[in-house]
Amino acid sequence: MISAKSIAARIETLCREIQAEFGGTEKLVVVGLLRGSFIFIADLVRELDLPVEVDFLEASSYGNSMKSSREVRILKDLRSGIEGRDVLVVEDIVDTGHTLHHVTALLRSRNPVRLKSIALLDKPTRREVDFRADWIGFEIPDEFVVGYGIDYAQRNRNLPYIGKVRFVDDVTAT
Ligand SMILES: O=P(O)(O)OC[C@H]1O[C@H](OP(=O)(O)OP(=O)(O)O)[C@H](O)[C@@H]1O
Ligand SMILES: Nc1nc2[nH]cnc2c(=O)[nH]1
Repeated sequence: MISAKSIAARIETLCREIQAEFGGTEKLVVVGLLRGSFIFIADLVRELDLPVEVDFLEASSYGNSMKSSREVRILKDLRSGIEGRDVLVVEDIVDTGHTLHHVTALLRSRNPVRLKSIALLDKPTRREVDFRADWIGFEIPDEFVVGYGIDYAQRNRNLPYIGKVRFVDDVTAT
């Protein structure tokens, strides 16, 4: 669906925009939501020409299922406090919106100075709660996708591109 080359080009553009927003910040806290964002955040911070601190939070609402439980559980919290800091939350995909809606509300309650969010992929037609990330890499149709960090039942995270799952006898990404 989206090639590795297109992803890299889009990240360059997004990073120029993020730099324009956060230029002058002492140290931006870039928060990756595990596990799906691990490749995106790695590419993003290497392209960002800003002082950054990297932290991770693990949230889960899907488990191994294809359906959101709508109940977002925090499985691993941040190492550092974010009060008085500039924070960028990095997510792989916004689908129903429950995950980022819940996580940004939680982080906002910790009183950061600025809290922004970025998602590589957005499926706006699937939204169940009103949420929009500040930056979006690509809007995609309602397809179940894998690759570039995103899994189906813990498989296919290591594909360098985004593929849609073809449901035949076996799980195969195209
Ligand atoms: O907008 P939503 O409907 O909430 O869906 C988006 C979330 O779903 C996936 O997480 P998952 O729970 O599968 O965990 P993972 O990141 O560890 O794969 C994905 O990585 C997002 O975090
Ligand atoms: N793997 C995967 N996880 C998701 N979580 C929410 N939407 C998706 C999707 O399209 N693919």
